[in-house]
Amino acid sequence: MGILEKIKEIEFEMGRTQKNKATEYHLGTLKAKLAKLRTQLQEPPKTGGGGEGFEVTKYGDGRVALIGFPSVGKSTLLTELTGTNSEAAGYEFTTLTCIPGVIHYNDAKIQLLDLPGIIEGAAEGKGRGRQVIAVCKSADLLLMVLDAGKPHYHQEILTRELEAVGMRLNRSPPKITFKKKKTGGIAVNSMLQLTNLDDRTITRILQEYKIHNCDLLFKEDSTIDDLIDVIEGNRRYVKCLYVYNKIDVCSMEEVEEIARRPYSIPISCYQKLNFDGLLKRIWEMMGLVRVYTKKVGHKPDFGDPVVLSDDRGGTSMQDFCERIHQSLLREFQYALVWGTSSKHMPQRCGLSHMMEDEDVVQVVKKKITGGEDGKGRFAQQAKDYVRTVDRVKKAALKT
Ligand SMILES: Nc1nc2c(ncn2[C@@H]2O[C@H](COP(=O)(O)OP(=O)(O)OP(=O)(O)O)[C@@H](O)[C@H]2O)c(=O)[nH]1
Ligand SMILES: [K+]
Ligand SMILES: [Mg+2]
Repeated sequence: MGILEKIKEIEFEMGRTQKNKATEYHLGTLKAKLAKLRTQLQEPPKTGGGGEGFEVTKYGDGRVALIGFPSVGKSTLLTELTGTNSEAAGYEFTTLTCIPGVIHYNDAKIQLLDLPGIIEGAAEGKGRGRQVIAVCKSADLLLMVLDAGKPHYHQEILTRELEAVGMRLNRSPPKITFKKKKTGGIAVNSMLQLTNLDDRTITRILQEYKIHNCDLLFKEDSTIDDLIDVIEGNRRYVKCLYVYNKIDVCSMEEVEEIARRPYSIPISCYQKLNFDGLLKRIWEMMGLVRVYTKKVGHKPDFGDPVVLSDDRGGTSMQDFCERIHQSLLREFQYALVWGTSSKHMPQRCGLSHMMEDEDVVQVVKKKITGGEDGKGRFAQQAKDYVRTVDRVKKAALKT
């Protein structure tokens, strides 16, 4: 039996299993089996060849991907927001590959990716599902484009497809600590009463994964699905904004109703409605942190910020220094910070200081003299020199 048939069989079995305390452990086993099969399905085919991925180099301060059913207006939106032309037309599957563009907003550059339409069954490899999903997993934010004139359940279908390939939209990882061990058996602890999981179910799920030694600590009232997500360990927690396009075909009441839904925004590419609102929401959800640098005795450089984010290496002072140059980290003594992250104007901060959007930073470097500790500038230069000579020698030996 193929993987797909096995999945169908388990889904059927789950469908006819009544949900109650007595069947919980059985449901746990079925869900674990299903999760394992779905993970198997995601593995690249062993035989060579197999559909090629969309290779697009990362660019700018963050990556946003457009995902949606065919002909909802993804390409039209890319063209509107980035000025890069992506062909749009009234027939489905106009776009066949990944088309990158760049949004310039708040002095930051955000890469926007147009993608082929996705269909139900994409998770099982239908259409170009596999490639589209791979790109989505590489994004810092998803824009799920929906046709405002079509039924609301389209959002649910698409969300289910993404869930099936291990993506979790607008959720944070379950608060469960899970450590596999070599010996010692299974130790289960919880910081509160679990109302969705009993010992028998937990044991059955661990058995299904052939885990006989581990520490498990529940820090919240977790579910079967939470436990499986933590064991699988390959889930991607991604932010998603639901963009309802074509509101030019909707009534005012419908538009208001969409605007009230969580993480949802109504727009119209035809009438260029609410692009400002969309860009603002994209910005908020990406959580980008612009840091402006300032040299002693000069005004801050407000033209070209260093843009940090949690998705790209973090937002601490150390992350900021590393982004400028590794050597800055070596020379760093302290930094003066002006902005919402500082208590005083300026505040003297160390490497662990967390930066906030629009902070201004002036790094004060150590005064480096010869130094017997071998950390001085000259000692460093000497080391760098030796390293270069070594590299040249090695290269010469190879040729
Ligand atoms: N009424 C209306 N139609 C729109 C709007 N935006 C796009 N369209 C139309 O919707 C159709 C599909 O647009 P595309 O941009 O090709 O859609 P897509 O999602 O990229 O489609 P595929 O690449 O085939 O998946 C085209 O006929 C567009 O002109 C809008 O705001 N309102
Ligand atoms: K189209
Ligand atoms: Mg398109």
